[in-house]
Amino acid sequence: MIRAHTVEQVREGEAALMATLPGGALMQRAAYGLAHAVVDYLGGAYGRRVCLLVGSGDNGGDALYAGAVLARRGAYVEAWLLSENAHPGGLAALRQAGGRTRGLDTSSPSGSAYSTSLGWSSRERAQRATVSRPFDVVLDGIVGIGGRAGLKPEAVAALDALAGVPVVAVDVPSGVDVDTGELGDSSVSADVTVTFGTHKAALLVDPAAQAAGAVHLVDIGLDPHLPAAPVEALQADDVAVLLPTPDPDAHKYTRGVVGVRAGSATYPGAGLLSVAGASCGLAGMVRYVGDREVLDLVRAAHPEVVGGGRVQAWVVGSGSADGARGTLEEALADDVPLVVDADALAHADLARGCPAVLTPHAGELAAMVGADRAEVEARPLAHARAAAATYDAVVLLKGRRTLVAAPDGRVRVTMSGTPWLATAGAGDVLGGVVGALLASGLTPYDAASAGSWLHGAAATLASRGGPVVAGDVAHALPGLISALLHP
Ligand SMILES: NC(=O)C1=CN([C@@H]2O[C@H](COP(=O)(O)OP(=O)(O)OC[C@H]3O[C@@H](n4cnc5c(N)ncnc54)[C@H](OP(=O)(O)O)[C@@H]3O)[C@@H](O)[C@H]2O)[C@@H](O)CC1
Ligand SMILES: Nc1ncnc2c1ncn2[C@@H]1O[C@H](COP(=O)(O)OP(=O)(O)O)[C@@H](O)[C@H]1O
Ligand SMILES: [K+]
Repeated sequence: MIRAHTVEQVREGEAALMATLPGGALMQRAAYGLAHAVVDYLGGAYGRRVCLLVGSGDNGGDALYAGAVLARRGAYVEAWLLSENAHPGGLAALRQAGGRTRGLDTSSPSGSAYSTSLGWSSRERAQRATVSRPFDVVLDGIVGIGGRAGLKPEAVAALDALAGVPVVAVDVPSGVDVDTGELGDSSVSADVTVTFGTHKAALLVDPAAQAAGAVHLVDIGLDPHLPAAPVEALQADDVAVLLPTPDPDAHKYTRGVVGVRAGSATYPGAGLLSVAGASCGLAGMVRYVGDREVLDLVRAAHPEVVGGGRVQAWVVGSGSADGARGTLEEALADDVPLVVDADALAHADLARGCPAVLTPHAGELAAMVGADRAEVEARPLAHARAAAATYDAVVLLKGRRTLVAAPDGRVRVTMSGTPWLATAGAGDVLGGVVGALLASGLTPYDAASAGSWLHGAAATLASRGGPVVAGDVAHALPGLISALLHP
């Protein structure tokens, strides 16, 4: 499991850990981990050119100490100090190791540290102009978990001057909101983020997760001092533990029956694809209830699928068009867990408080809560949590990093998948998989998060780096599940 803790939780854990250690030990652990990650990234240290962007807090301190390690290993290290209050111990260590520092122009006529675009003195500007070789990497030590969203103008100017140089962010990309994963007006876009002790929501949740690039966690001994994490991401071994497997004396009904009420004469494919997802093999039987013509198509494609009867979970709404409300009401009458998808989401209030998984994409969630799609995409974590609380149901908000939010505020992020999965009908397959897991007895939260992980991993397997159609994703599921159960 990848766990993401809040800034407050990290601060409390850090205080408890620091009480057991000599002063400065944690920052040293962080800095060594960071320096080693940078060496890995660059393929060495000797002769490499490293620029540090250093803010006023301990995040800048980490960058300075790591810079000292790199300088001792033969790198040319130059620290651009964006504040007059850079970490004194870190500064001394860098200078002692032979690193250079450049600061803001505090002697400018206006007296303002930020009186020029970057605030450099004319002597420093002249020196910079003579540096013809670009840097190999920039370490973003502007702000860490103490930062507010957005960057100050001098940080923006420094990043502009370094455009095109790969960025390794220290702990988090500066300028993002650490606990919500939202972006400020400006923020760092990193190739790699080296984070300390635990993940933070901004490293898992979009849009900030996109700005973090590849995330590398450095163990600084914080784990035993951390409580349960409010945001987490299932990994393959977590999903394997959740997967329902048949008991030796199982029969199809003990494994659970999933029913699909999706598709219509206008959209028969939605019914077919929902059934394809539900037929992943995790439930004992699949039933289909819908238009005769769709039923015939379903039976032709999936001869094992049967008609109406008792089920342990329903999948409702995809391609249901005008019939969505009636279909949802019929499913609700059975009083079993259900997946509410697509057209049925407009009537999701009928399912309030039921054991349900609502599966909107950003546009559908926006319509449900009366917001703009762009607003949901800018603040997906907040919107998924708010909708889960409002509907008293699990909300699975689809996207690059799908979020599964429980009414109590817990969130799981789906890290599997590929952009090739952004293809018509993929959501129908997902609804079917989640329905099969609900029917097998998983809670809505586990069914939604494990189903979403399987769906993403199946897409990656089917895609092999190229295009997929929704049916390919469904076909890849049984093989993926076998591989998870027998690694
Ligand atoms: N916790 C741990 O386990 C460990 C933590 N460690 C490290 O410590 C880091 C946290 O350090 P920290 O607390 O000193 O805060 P940090 O983020 O450096 O800066 C905050 C200062 O920046 C300023 N500022 C705020 N927003 C800004 C903005 N948008 N743009 C520009 N400036 C902004 C603001 O000052 P102000 O502007 O208000 O004067 C504020 O005081 C953490 O991320 C990790 O790297 C590791 O060393 C060891 C283990
Ligand atoms: N950029 C992306 N990267 C990875 N997965 C994506 C991306 N965009 C969308 N997806 C996934 O693709 C699926 C699309 O589903 P959906 O929007 O419901 O499509 P449809 O309604 O056509 O079935 C969702 O599972 C979503 O999480
Ligand atoms: K940073």
